[in-house]
Amino acid sequence: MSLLAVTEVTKRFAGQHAPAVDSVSFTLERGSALGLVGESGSGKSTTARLVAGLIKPDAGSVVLDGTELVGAPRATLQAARRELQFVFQDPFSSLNPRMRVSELVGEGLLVHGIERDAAKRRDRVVETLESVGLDSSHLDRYPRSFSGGQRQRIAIARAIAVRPRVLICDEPVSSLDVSVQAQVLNLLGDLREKLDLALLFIAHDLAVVRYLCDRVAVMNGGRIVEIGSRDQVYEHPQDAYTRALLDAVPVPDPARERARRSALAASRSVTAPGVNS
Ligand SMILES: Nc1ncnc2c1ncn2[C@@H]1O[C@H](COP(=O)(O)OP(=O)(O)OP(=O)(O)O)[C@@H](O)[C@H]1O
Repeated sequence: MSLLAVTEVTKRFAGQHAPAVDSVSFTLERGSALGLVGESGSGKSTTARLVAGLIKPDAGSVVLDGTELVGAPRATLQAARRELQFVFQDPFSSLNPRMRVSELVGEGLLVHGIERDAAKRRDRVVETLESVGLDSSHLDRYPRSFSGGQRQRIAIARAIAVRPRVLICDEPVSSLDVSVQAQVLNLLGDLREKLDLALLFIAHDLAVVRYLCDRVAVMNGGRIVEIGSRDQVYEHPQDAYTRALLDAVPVPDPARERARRSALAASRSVTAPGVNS
């Protein structure tokens, strides 16, 4: 049984003429990493929010370790929230500026009743900070005194402190300086291995996904148009949209760039209705 099974999930926001997410299906195995790629507006973040239970789908099913989450009672959702943690794109807005690092990282331990004893909770927070390359000297500081890369480490510590099984990362390095992106990616790769974490990893940058993920799903117009192993998708893309997306590395040649844009535009209008998982 897969750790996470998402089946035919659909979400249409009020006023939208087409669903933001349309019959999306995929599975995530324990300790594996699935990359979700696609252009802006293709439905990646909405899919992540649906999986995490932050918004309700209009239809479909999200099963975590055998438990259906769609329409589940509050207590079930609360337990699932511990298992499905989120790291957002912008560590400047995702961390409450009025909370110290000790509170930011320890909050989940308290909320989920994992460690009520203050001294033990502090020990666990320090241990978690060390696992992301920070230490106890950072405990009493506020987010404003950290760089973007360090803030993202705090956000990751906050997410992994409760020992989730799935970490949903929505563009976790795209707001960071290029010089620190690789460090944060390496950290996520190391944590995945050490903690047997499954990653649902959203990124515009195909190179980033190729580096970190063993499977890749390509989204276009709210649908998954192709899903498969990293090598299969990158080396032998089956879908025209995937091929156009893979061709979208910056190229200096204007004629090639025009050809790429028209291939992308053409493939957008022939989105395949089927989904493979
Ligand atoms: N809360 C919302 N209310 C209305 N429409 C929304 C909402 N959230 C997303 N959308 C719309 O749903 C579609 C998919 O958006 P989504 O953010 O999931 O795409 P994305 O692939 O993650 O894009 P990006 O890479 O720019 O974040 C877009 O048309 C977006 O405008």
